[in-house]
Amino acid sequence: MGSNKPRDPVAGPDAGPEPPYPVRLSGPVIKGFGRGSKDLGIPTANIPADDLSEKHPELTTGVYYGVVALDPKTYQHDSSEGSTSTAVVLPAVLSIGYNPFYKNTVRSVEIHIMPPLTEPSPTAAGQEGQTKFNRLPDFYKTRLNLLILGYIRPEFDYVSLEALVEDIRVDCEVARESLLREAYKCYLIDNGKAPGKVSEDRGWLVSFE
Ligand SMILES: Cc1cc2nc3c(=O)[nH]c(=O)nc-3n(C[C@H](O)[C@H](O)[C@H](O)COP(=O)(O)O)c2cc1C
Ligand SMILES: Nc1ncnc2c1ncn2[C@@H]1O[C@H](COP(=O)(O)OP(=O)(O)O)[C@@H](O)[C@H]1O
Ligand SMILES: [Mg+2]
Repeated sequence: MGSNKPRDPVAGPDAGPEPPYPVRLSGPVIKGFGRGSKDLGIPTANIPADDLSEKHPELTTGVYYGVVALDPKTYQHDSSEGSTSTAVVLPAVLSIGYNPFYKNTVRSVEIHIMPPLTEPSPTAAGQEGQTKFNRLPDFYKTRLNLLILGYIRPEFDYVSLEALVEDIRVDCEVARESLLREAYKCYLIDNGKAPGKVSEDRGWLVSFE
């Protein structure tokens, strides 16, 4: 069951991602079980998990935070102009595992994309019962690149759907606060001053051939 302990406001070292992070994942957005939006009110973009154990044995089941980019050839963000524009990088929180609350038999990778950190958080505390999670126009089949920057917690089973939703709400806040730190913000906002390795990872993130 989900633990009752108070949650830490951030996850991972302040100095920036430590090995094995950042971990690069990529794939087309596929259909899941259709529960994210319908049951939870939390859409999650699912990408294939078939070769995960082979390619990324370091990724244990659990909840992580990171940054994502969607292929601008097939996904047009509000602020992008024309199909040749660079991909927009957005904060994300994700789960890798069997969703113990639903007892899935196959592992899934499910990514919830959050609004830019410059916008107010829709999942901030004090709005329980009326939290509205971020929702974009559907982008099934679009290629998604993801840099996992840190680990938040293991997956749990829950006594109720409400308890699961509340923990995911807190995950969004933990991811947000974690990414607001300088050593992580540079993956989201290109200020031209990021260390070489960060620019390299960011370059990979926004490249779609
Ligand atoms: C940040 C985050 C944390 C999650 N944590 C859990 C968890 O601890 N236990 C669980 O059973 N499912 C967890 N989930 C998965 C949800 O149950 C899942 O997104 C939902 O079943 C939707 O699945 P679908 O994409 O197949 O429709 C989490 C999802 C996200 C985005
Ligand atoms: N903020 C968001 N994060 C992730 N996916 C989103 C978001 N907003 C809309 N979507 C869309 O919703 C879909 C996921 O909804 P979901 O109910 O989890 O369905 P499925 O079970 O097919 O994954 C994504 O594939 C994407 O097209
Ligand atoms: Mg989903």
